[in-house]
Amino acid sequence: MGAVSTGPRATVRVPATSANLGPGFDSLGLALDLWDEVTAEATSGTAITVEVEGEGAGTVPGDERHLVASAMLRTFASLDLATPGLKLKCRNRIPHARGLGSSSAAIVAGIMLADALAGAGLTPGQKLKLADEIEGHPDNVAPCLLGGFTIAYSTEDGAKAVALDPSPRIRPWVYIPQTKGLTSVARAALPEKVAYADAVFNLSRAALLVAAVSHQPSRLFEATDDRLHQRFRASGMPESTRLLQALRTSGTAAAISGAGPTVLALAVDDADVPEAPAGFERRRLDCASGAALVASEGAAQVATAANE
Ligand SMILES: Nc1ncnc2c1ncn2[C@@H]1O[C@H](COP(=O)(O)OP(=O)(O)O)[C@@H](O)[C@H]1O
Ligand SMILES: N[C@@H](CCOP(=O)(O)O)C(=O)O
Repeated sequence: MGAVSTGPRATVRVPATSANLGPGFDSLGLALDLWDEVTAEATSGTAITVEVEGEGAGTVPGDERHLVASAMLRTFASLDLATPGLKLKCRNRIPHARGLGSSSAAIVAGIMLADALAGAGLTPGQKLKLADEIEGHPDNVAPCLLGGFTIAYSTEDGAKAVALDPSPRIRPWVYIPQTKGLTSVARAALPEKVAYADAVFNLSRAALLVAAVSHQPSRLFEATDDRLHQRFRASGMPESTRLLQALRTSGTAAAISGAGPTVLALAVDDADVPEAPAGFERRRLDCASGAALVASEGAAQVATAANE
C-alpha cells in the first residue's frame, strides 16, 4: 500500500444538478450554475477535520463521516493508498436534501480532491464509476462531473455517461421549498413493479426529452411528463406536488427535481414562469459546466493502479 505525502493542497468546485427531468429516472441529469467549493490539505497524522461554511454548517459531521471525507477515504482505498490526515474547508451553496444533488456534489468533490492530492490521474470514466458506486445511482454524479445535459446508464463495468450541450434557449428555474426530503426516503416510496403502459410512456418521453433539451425546446412540455416515480412520491411532498400540477396546468414544462422536493421548470428564451407560492424560493439558474479543479499545489504523482 502506498501513501500520500504530507502538504499537498487542492481546491475543487462542484455544481448542483437536477436529475430525472421528469421521465429520465436514474438516467438523465442537468448541471446547474450553483456551486460548492471544497479545499483539502493532506496533513501529518491521521486526524480528519472539516470546517463548513454555508449549507450544512452545524449539522453535517466534522470528521471522517462527512460525505466529502468519506468519498476521499473510499477513493484512497480504491487507489490502494493509506489515507493521510486531512483538513477540509467547505463553502457550500447547494441546499441539502432538496433534490439538487448536494450529496452527489460532495461525493464528486471528495473523489476529485483525493485524486488531486494523490496525483493519481483518474480518468473521468473512473471517477464516474466510483461516484456511482458511492451514490447508488448515476444521474446526478454524471452531470456534476461532466457538465451540461447527461444520459447516464449502468453496465456490468459500472456507470457510463454521454454529455450533450443543452440548447442555449433553455432557462432552468428552480422552486426550492423550506422543507427537506431525503433521497433515500423518496426511493423507498417507489413500487417494485410498474405497468407496461407506463414504462412505454416514459420510454417515449425520455427519448423525446433528449431531442427537446438538445435542440427542440418547443417539445419540453410533453417531454417532461412522467409516470414512473413522481406520483408514488407525491404524498411525501404534497406542496411540491401541488406546485408541479399548477405549473403544468399553466403550460410550463416542469418536473420534480431529482427525488424532490424542489420543483424544476424549464423555460424557453425569456418566457415567464409563475411566481413561487408561499414556502418556496424561486431562482433562475443557468445550465453549467462540470466539476473543476481550481487549484492544486504540492501533489507528487504516486504510482497507483490508475496510472501504472
Ligand atoms: N456538502 C455536503 N457535505 C456533507 N454532507 C452532505 C453534503 N451534501 C449533502 N450531504 C449529506 O447528504 C444529505 C442529502 O442527500 P440527499 O438526500 O441525497 O439529497 P440531495 O443530494 O438531493 O441534496 C444531507 O442531509 C447530508 O447528510
Ligand atoms: N434518480 C434519483 C435522483 C435523486 O436526486 P437527488 O438530487 O434528489 O439526490 C431519484 O429520483 O431517486
